[in-house]
Amino acid sequence: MKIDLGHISLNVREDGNPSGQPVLFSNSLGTSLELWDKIIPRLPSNLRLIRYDMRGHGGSDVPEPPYSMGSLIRDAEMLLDHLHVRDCVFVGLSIGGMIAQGLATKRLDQIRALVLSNTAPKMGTAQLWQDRMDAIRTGGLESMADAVMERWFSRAFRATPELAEWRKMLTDTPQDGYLGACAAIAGTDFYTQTAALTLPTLVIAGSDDGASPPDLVRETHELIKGSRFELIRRAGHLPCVEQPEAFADHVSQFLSDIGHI
Ligand SMILES: O=C(O)CC1=CCC(=O)O1
Repeated sequence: MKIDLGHISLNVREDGNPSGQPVLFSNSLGTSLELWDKIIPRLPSNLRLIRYDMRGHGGSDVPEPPYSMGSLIRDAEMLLDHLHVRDCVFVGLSIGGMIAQGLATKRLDQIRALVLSNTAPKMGTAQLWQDRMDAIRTGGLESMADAVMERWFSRAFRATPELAEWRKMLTDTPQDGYLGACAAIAGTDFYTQTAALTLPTLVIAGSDDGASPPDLVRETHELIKGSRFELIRRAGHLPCVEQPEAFADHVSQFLSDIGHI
């Protein structure tokens, strides 16, 4: 369903119990809300499970790049206000996890707890993102798709037929949307804000992650007082795709421990 927030329309899907405890999912660069397809059916069905396509991705509007991290956070904030959601658990992967950190800093009334998967307060350098944007403007997303798959998935997963689906998800991403999100990551350093967070937080890393390696993700955990850390083995940047059982089990256990289910 497309929801018009005034400044932008976002593609949103809800599963589970509409009056249950809310959980919001935010996707990573070059993916869409289908990123969570294997997780949704593995979570308790009494939850209200809300997922959306980040601007420039999936079925959401594609404003002209560049995007700021502030605009991505505002999209999530306005979506939650539109849906009358407070006290949700925000599950964000990679850039989705940066949005989660930013929204928890800005609107604590909306966020009860965080699940930060394969993310950090700062990812890469401004130069790295500039180089990536330049390469895409020259050769398109197709030209770097194989390199991205190496960061997203373990060697074993890359040998399966399923890889083609995820590669297509990346290359189907609107180029402007991808470039816009790269610019948002390039300009983000939430180190100070994230270090001040005190809400319950589960941090998840993938053992074979080539985009946000386990040591970087562990630093995010060490930054957030009282947070929990889980390393999912035989998984790259998208453990919710490669090891959905383990991912959903960790999230369910966390939700249970904080009394959200
Ligand atoms: O490098 C990648 O493609 C993975 C990635 C970095 C930020 C994000 O959201 O995904």
